[in-house]
Amino acid sequence: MSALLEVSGVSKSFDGFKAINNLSFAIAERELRAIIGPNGAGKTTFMDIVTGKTRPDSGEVRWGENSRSLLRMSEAQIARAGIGRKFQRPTVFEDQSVEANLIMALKAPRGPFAVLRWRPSAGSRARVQDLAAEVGLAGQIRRKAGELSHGQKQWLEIGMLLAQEPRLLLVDEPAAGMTLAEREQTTTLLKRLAETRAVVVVEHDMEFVRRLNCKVTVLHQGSLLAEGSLDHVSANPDVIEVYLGR
Ligand SMILES: Nc1ncnc2c1ncn2[C@@H]1O[C@H](COP(=O)(O)OP(=O)(O)OP(=O)(O)O)[C@@H](O)[C@H]1O
Repeated sequence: MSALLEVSGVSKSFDGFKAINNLSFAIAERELRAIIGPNGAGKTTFMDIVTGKTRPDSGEVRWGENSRSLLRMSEAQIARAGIGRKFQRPTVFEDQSVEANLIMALKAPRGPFAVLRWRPSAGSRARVQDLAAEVGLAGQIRRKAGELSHGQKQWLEIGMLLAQEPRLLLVDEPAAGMTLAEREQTTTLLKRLAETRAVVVVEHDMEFVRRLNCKVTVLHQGSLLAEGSLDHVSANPDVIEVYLGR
């Protein structure tokens, strides 16, 4: 199977410090992947490079069936090409309802006049209902986002990203700050989402990663240290030394 995202030989230094060091790996279509690694391993920098926020010094990042280089695209072009990113902290519009947040996130006409004239249609309201249901918020649609629990806000933001129909969703530390029940619901959600798109989850919480039950990539000092099932990488002496055993 050809890769959806292919990172080859990517390096990035900040003031001479190699945050990413000759990193290569690939994500397949509709794959669920966890990325783990100690603090400073380069996980955030990797996501910054894929989304166009940071430009690497060398290497290549290719996307889709035409192996298009993401390095020649702006952040907005990359987002439009189908890569959505969920940051660690939820950034929803707290004063607005769940429904209004989702309506704002829908793919709407983008020209300045088209945006001014655009009103949510019956079709887009139905789509909003579907999105709310998909992230477990069907019963909360009229509530203000600010009244939701931390976990519900995270799901709302995932719903807002889904409105853009991404082919790859990058999710940064979703478990942080969630209750156990919310973490369990989030693993179920991410697994389901990965049935129809690729989902890459950066996470420190090993119980959460175990429940994802997917291939794991371990980063260390900006390079790939190990890859495979969680049991496989957990048994790797290098991984135990730099990460799990500490
Ligand atoms: N803009 C920057 N300027 C200077 N150094 C940076 C910059 N961004 C990242 N770094 C450094 O690059 C290294 C990798 O950082 P990165 O944030 O990618 O790691 P991480 O794996 O996401 O860590 P954490 O688990 O703590 O979030 C760190 O040593 C960090 O200090």
